[in-house]
Amino acid sequence: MTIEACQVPVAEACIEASTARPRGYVKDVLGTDSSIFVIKVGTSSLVRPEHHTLNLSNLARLCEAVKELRAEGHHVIIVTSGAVGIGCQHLGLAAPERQKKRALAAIGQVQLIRYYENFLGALGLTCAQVLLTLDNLANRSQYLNARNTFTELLAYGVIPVVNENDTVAVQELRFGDNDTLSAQVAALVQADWLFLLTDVDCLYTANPKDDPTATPIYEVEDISHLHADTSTRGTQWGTGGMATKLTAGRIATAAGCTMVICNSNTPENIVRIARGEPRLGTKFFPLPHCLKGRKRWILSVPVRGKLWLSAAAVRAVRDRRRPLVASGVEQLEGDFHVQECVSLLDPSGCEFARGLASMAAPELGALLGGAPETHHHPEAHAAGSPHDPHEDCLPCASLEIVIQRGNLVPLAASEDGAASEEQPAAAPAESKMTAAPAPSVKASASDQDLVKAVAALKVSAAPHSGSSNGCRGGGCGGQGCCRVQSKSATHGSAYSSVSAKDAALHHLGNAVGGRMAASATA
Ligand SMILES: N[C@@H](CCC(=O)OP(=O)(O)O)C(=O)O
Repeated sequence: MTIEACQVPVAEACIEASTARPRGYVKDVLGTDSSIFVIKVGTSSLVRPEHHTLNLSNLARLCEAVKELRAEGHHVIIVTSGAVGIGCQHLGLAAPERQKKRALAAIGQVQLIRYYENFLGALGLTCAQVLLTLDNLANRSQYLNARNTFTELLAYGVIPVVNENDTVAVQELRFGDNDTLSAQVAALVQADWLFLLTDVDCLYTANPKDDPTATPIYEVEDISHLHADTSTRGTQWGTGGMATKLTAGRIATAAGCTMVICNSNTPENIVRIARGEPRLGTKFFPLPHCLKGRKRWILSVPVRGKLWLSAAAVRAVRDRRRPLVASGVEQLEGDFHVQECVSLLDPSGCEFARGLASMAAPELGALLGGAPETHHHPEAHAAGSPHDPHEDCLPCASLEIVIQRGNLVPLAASEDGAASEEQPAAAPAESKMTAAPAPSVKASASDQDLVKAVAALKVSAAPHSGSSNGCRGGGCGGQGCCRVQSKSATHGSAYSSVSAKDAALHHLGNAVGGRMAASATA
């Protein structure tokens, strides 16, 4: 893994290079090559913790930034938290009661949207309220309805203001955090940019409030190699943290979107970052492939289980885009049914793909518990597929297909960095301020959150010249680049004042039931 924290000079007044991607359904309907921005603002950025009052200046400057983007012809969707916090503020409560968050959200949402309406309205912009629950996007026809509605709103020049529909969402069908929701929305509309505004400047190697050696990370080419745990809880107001931001990053970058974490106190930086100015936040580059419609939708399906694969199976699935057969599964977790989404993890626990299961958990568990037997991965013998027979010789219980190729969605580039079969880069769009070009990176995936990510990092200041795996945004030209490399054994601390929550990856794992383990080699 290489994550760059580049000490690069500020880019000359440049508009970032246009992306070489198909513009997607929404832009096709809109008939535009302008960029689509999704901007997420968290509770900690909207509600002042000391007084529990609204942070009017942040909100006002956010709306001004939106105005600037609209003036340049770009489309903007805001994903906002704050309903619960503002509900408490409205009732004069010091803190939300856990059982009453739904009611508080109902009270606060009215106030929240009123503020947006006032601030955006004062700038001549119209906003629309969109409240979503997880099942709205998990259901394909509702997903397409939602996409059509967003498209129509953007065609009107309106600013959709999105929040989770906290009032009706039941626990199993919640996004649980707006970081994930914003990434889902970005994937839905095929946004070029997803900005997560929060109360820190960027991603750090450690919590800058606790650790004076904490170093900012400005560019992340391979989010999939970040390792983190979920041990730190979120605040009483919001539910997100850096952990959920990394989850969002995996979804957004897999969907071809550039994601940025930056400070909500300076929303005017959104425009500067999109123009290519470096070191104003952490930029996560999109994966080189571009998912087609149905596979893009699979990113919105709640994850109901996890499958740990053997190294050989990871290579077959990730690098050669083979279907997953039972022989490659070493362990499973969760009580998923047929056609439910499962997360695929490599032997180190990194999530590198998701897919819709062709068999239910009990059925797969029974197969994995079968007699050990050694035989070849069937895909290794596919006509014309070069393979190392040793690599493909898997101890397995079954060759039955667990996930069809068409139901597999990569969250990482293949080891050789090549774009997948999903959809190659197309002709560049001639647009201003479009997303950064897809990087050529090596990546696998992870389903971890931030604390382990920090633990997995080692910082070494070293001169470094820009390369395909090096600095982006102009390159450091050997002027000194703080390179962050993988380190597996040590432990670090959370690096965000927005604490990570233990239930950060709601849709990735929290809905998963009791652990069911079986070894193909046992
Ligand atoms: N939907 C909830 C916020 C959930 C949430 O993710 O909050 P945050 O961690 O502040 O982004 C609300 O409006 O209060």
